[in-house]
Order: sequence, then structure tokens, then C-alpha cells
Amino acid sequence: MTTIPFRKMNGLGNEIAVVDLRQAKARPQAVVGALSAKAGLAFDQAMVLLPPKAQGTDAFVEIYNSDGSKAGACGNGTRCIADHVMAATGRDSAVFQTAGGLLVCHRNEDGSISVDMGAPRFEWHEIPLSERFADTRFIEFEVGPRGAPVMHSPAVVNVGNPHVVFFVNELEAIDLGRIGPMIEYHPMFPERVNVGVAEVVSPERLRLKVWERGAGLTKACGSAACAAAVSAARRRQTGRSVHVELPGGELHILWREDDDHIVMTGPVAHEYDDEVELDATPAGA
Ligand SMILES: N[C@@H](CCC[C@H](N)C(=O)O)C(=O)O
Repeated sequence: MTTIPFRKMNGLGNEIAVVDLRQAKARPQAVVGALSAKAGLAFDQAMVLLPPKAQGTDAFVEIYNSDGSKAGACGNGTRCIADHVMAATGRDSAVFQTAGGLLVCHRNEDGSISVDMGAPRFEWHEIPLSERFADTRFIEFEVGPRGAPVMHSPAVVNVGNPHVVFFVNELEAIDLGRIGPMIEYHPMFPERVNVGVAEVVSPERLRLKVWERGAGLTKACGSAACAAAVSAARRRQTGRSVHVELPGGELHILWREDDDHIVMTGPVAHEYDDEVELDATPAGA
């Protein structure tokens, strides 16, 4: 039996389990399985820190959804692991490597954490979509009865993970818990998709709710906030600096002009530390 400590955190109510395997030898999948089986623990994503593979980075990170699938990015989870590493090192910055690239994080004077989420990708095959679209600001896709679609012409973008964003006039009118899973598994999205529904409040403010691939309805999703902000700016509905209101709270998203990178800023909360028991054979044994 191996005991693995974990830290339960959240970013705006997006439930995050942080597992630091930089010293402990265990298979990430086995730990995520044990977290899923643990009574009383509900998480949207598990962020697994592994020994760094590149100089100047604090860890190599794998991200798992609650259904066990892997994700390429998790904005709220990245702020949580940044807080975890900064608390241990006493620094006010942290750098992580994922399969998708580097995530550079720093703590601001007000305690919030900013993450450079990298540059968005817009080509249809980069999302990926199963059909070619030249203009991914508005794709031909609708949800609801023919002739009277509930939502249509969404934007799509990859911000380390795939997102579709529908813009609507009235957020409350959309039952995302009902239509989210149909869109997540629609054949248009061969790797499934995170589904955002956004309402533009002003050129500096969006409201957003999210059905997450592999996790369902969540109180917040950092990468979806980035996806919605970039999509709204591309459609000329907002500027490049916006506040995004989610059911769990607010994020600030800046899509920088000079290097095209997206910077997400928001809070984190540390809830408690606990551990899980593994029967599995340690990695490398
Ligand atoms: N909650 C996350 C996004 C998590 C990954 C997503 N469900 C996926 O499968 O791509 C965030 O804050 O970005």
C-alpha cells in the first residue's frame, strides 16, 4: 500500500485536486482512479505534478478530467498548482511544462494569480473539427429544431484544448445541462469539445456558462473564459481586455497584441489536504 497526499483546491468553484508526484513514485492514472473512488471527494480536474523535464520549469504537468480523460489545458487548475508551488518555494512565480507547451505564472500584489496561457489557434484542423471551415469565428452549426435553432453560428478556438462558444442574448434561457452533452459528443468535434455559452454585457464584460468536456457543468472554466474572450474580440463584440463573469466568480482575460498570448488572472482557494491509498505497483517497479 502506498499513501499519496493530495491538496483539494478550487478556482472560482472549479473543483481541483492537486497531486504532487515530483518525489513520490506512482502512476498518475492510478492516483486519479483512487481520487475518483474516494468517498466525499468531488473534483472536476486532477492536476498531477511530475518531475520537471526542462530546465527552468517547476514540474511537468498532466491534467485529468473527472471522467479519467486527459486534457491539454486547465486555466483554473494552473492557478491552483502555481499557488501550491509558490507556497512551497516562497517565490512569486512558477513555470510549468505540459504536452502543449509552457505555462508561466505569477502572483500579483492583490494575491490573484496570472497565467500566460499561450497563443490561441483558429484553423479548423487545429481545434479540431471534422469539417473544413475557412472562418472559424462563425461556423455553420446549430442546436435546436430546424428553422428555429436555440443557438447557432458559434466560434471555435483551441487554447490548449478545444472550445466551441455560442453567443446568445439571454444566458438564462439556455439549458446547458441538457444540450451540453449533445454538443460535447457531436461528430463535428472528433476529440469532443468544451462548450461555452456567452452573453456580451459590454465591450469589457462577458457572462459565461460552461459545459466542460469530461466534467460536465462546472462553476467556472478558465480556458473557456479565454476561449470566449478571444472569440468575442475576433467578432469585434469586445476589446482584447475583458472581465468574464462565471457562476463561481470573475476572471480577467487579456489577449495581448504584442505576442498574441492570452493572460488569465483570478483567485484560488486552498480547501484542505488529505491522502489516498494505492494498491498499485509504483511506476518504474
Ligand atoms: N476547468 C478547466 C478546463 C479543463 C479541461 C477541459 N475539461 C478539457 O477536457 O479540455 C479550466 O479551468 O480551463
